[in-house]
Amino acid sequence: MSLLALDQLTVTRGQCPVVDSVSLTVDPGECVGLIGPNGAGKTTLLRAALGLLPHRGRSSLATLSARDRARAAAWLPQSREIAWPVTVETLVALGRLPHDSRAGRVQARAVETALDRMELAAFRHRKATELSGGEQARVLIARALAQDAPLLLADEPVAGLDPASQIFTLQVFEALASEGHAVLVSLHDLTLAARHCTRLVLLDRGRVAADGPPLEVLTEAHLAEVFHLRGHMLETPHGPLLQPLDVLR
Ligand SMILES: Nc1ncnc2c1ncn2[C@@H]1O[C@H](COP(=O)(O)OP(=O)(O)OP(=O)(O)O)[C@@H](O)[C@H]1O
Repeated sequence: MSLLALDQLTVTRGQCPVVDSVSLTVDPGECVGLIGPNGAGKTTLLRAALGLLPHRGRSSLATLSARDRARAAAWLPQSREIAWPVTVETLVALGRLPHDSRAGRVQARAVETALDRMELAAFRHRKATELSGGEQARVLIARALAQDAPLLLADEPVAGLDPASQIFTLQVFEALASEGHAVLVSLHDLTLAARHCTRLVLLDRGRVAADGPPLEVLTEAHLAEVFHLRGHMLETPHGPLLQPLDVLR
């Protein structure tokens, strides 16, 4: 059964649809990359899918109560503000809030798994507000992982991370998918998207321009039409690699 189903999802800003009749499903085992140029509607789509924005059409998550939705999907927004000077361990444990607090051992195990997965054990007693921006990003990913929801929606989670941390984060998402969870993640790095996602959804001015296996979506025609970019996807022994060449005006 799909973990997310969008049917004709539409969000209008002023007179203008910025997400326009988007229909798609995300199934267990999928790591779906949501790609598109700045302003294509990626953030708006993710927030409307969660029911955080007024919309027309239907999202299977938007109709759930807040508690049920938090059990069905973890949300990693683009903004990464950490307001309180709590320890990393305490912050990650907040991911367990939607779950039954009486199940203490299950709660603790989920927090440990999330800390281990994001390689944060050494940081556990540090104040989250005193970490670097990239370290804070990893802590917030760990909090979302501790939620242990079947679906993770993540909005540009690797922005501001160093190259190794970007790859590491996407490997964690791939592993989640291979364990039967699903991930819908917006990304700007098309090489990372091609390498680590099982499927890409390309948004262009709010509409789905392509949806399929990465190399079928990242064609030269789509790079030109949607990203205004001349470039090639090269197939290397290490996987696909985007070679951007020029901006098309
Ligand atoms: N609060 C708002 N009021 C009016 N227009 C908005 C608002 N938020 C977003 N928009 C517009 O909606 C469109 C889609 O924005 P959105 O943030 O979803 O794009 P995006 O694909 O996530 O972009 P980026 O890659 O730059 O983060 C843009 O044209 C943006 O200007």
